[in-house]
Amino acid sequence: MSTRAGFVALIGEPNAGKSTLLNRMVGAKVSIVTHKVQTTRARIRGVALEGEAQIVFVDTPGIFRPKRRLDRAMVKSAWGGAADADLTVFLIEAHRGVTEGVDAIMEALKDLPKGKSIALAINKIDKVQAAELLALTKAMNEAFDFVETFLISAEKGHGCAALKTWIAGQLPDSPWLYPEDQIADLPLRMLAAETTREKLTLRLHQELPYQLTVETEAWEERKDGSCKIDQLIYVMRDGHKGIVLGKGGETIKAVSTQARTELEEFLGRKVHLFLQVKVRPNWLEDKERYEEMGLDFRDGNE
Ligand SMILES: Nc1nc2c(ncn2[C@@H]2O[C@H](COP(=O)(O)OP(=O)(O)OP(=O)(O)O)[C@@H](O)[C@H]2O)c(=O)[nH]1
Repeated sequence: MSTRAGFVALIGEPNAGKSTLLNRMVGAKVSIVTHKVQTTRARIRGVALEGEAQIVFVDTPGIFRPKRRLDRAMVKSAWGGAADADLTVFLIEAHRGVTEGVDAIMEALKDLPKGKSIALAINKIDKVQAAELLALTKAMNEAFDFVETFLISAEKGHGCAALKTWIAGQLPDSPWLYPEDQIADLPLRMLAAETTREKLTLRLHQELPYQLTVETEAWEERKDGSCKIDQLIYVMRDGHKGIVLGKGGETIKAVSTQARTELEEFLGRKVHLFLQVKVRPNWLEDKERYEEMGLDFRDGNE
């Protein structure tokens, strides 16, 4: 049997139940909600497996504030996640119905490239009567051309399995995007890499080689409750290596301390962080690396 894989953007107003649904579908320990470090367009929030399909859920951060008119330009850039995704699932709350925020999101959805599949998931159905649900389904589908509508309760589990199976069936034939042994902590690995990159940026300012990438190579949970994180900082030239290391290694030491402190705060436990700088001249041509960072490969060639 051939494998499938793809990116799914889960969108909705704050409190719609995105994290709850994600935890149910991913069934793993992590569904990170932090918008503190925003260096990528789409943050990976979790990876779910369904049969032969690998579903990679991405976030479109910080765009849906209730009771606020959506600023077009901001929406455009922030929508990267949904525009690049193979599929978008729009989550709304059954008992709140068509709110101002829901309306605004539907307007923004209309700006997505044509041919994008967008499904509707009406969540928290445990809070309403059937008649109300029918009316809402009808109103939403009149307002927008959803490919499918699901009635779910992320908290109680109703309809979630059907939604997951359907999503898996929509994804293109493709090899899996991430190795199976990394799936559970992928969002954490990426967050850790972004944290280090952020500290490098703060420390180096304009000196920072813009073709620089940080990857978390290994993540080890230790028996004493701490975790050991190994990261590689890739630069394109030998000269860049010197900049990142700093005189006597002082830059990398400072960056490492700052990143470790922040990660310890976030994770609530002790972290051992090991950074290594490597030269990889061709990484700009490496499409996969781009995608791991949540970037579109074409961005690098502009
Ligand atoms: N009754 C009911 N409550 C739900 C359901 N799904 C989620 N909730 C509750 O709704 C609240 C918000 O859920 P979250 O999953 O945190 O929502 P979110 O969309 O991730 O919110 P943000 O992180 O703010 O974007 C929580 O208190 C959940 O327990 C549901 O199906 N039924």
